[in-house]
Amino acid sequence: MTTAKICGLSTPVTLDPAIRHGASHVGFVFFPASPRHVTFAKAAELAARVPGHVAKVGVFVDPEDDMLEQAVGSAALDVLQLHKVTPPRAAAIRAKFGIETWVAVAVRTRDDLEAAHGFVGVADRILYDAKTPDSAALPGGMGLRFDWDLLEGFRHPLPWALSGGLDPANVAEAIRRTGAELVDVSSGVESEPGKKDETKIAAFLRAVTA
Ligand SMILES: O=C(O)c1ccccc1N[C@@H]1O[C@H](COP(=O)(O)O)[C@@H](O)[C@H]1O
Repeated sequence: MTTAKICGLSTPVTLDPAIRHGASHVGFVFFPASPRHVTFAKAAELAARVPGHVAKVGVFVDPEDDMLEQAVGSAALDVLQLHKVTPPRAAAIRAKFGIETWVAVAVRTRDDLEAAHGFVGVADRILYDAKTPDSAALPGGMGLRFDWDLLEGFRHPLPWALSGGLDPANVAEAIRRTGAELVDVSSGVESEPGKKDETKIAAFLRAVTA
C-alpha cells in the first residue's frame, strides 16, 4: 500500500487534518528562503501534536550541523530529508545523528537518476524530485514535475519515494505508472505558496489510498 508525506506543514490547523486523514509522514521545512520555513520553536510546538505512528521529517538544504542539531533537538525528528548534499556529506550527517536519512535526487533526464547509486550505504531512501531551474530560490516545493516514464525499468538501488508536482488529481496516476510506495507533496495541497489547504490535503490522501 502506498503511503504519503505531507510536507511544509506550519500550523496546527493543517497539521492535525493531515494526521487525521492518514499521512504516514509530516514534513517541516527548515530553510529560511522557503515560504514554509518554520522556526525551531514552531517546529517544537507542531511536533508535540504528532502521534508516534506518524514520522516527523525535517527538510534541509545543504545544512550546517548546528541547524540540524537545533532542529532535531526541538522537533524530535524521525527522518532527515536532505537536498543539495553530496554522498560524503550525507554519510557524515547520518553517522553523526543516527537518524533515518533521505536524500533528494533532482531529476530532469534519465541520466539524473544515476546519482541515486552514489548514496548507497549513506542514505536510507532516495526522494526523486523534479529539478528546479538554476535560478530558482528553492530546490523543491515549486510544484514542478518530471517525466515519470523516466523511472520505468530503472533498478532502484535504495528504497525510494516520488515527489515533485503531485496533487490530488494526478497522484493516483503517478502511483499507477511508477509503482511508488511513498509519495510526497507540498505545493499541490496549498491554496497559495506556504498556505496548506485542508480540503486538498484530504483529497490527496483519499486519492493515495483509493
Ligand atoms: O517545500 C519547500 O519549500 C522546500 C524547500 C526546500 C527544499 C524542499 C522543499 N520541498 C520539497 O519539495 C518536494 C516537492 O514539492 P512540490 O510538491 O512539488 O511542491 C517535496 O519533497 C518537498 O518535501
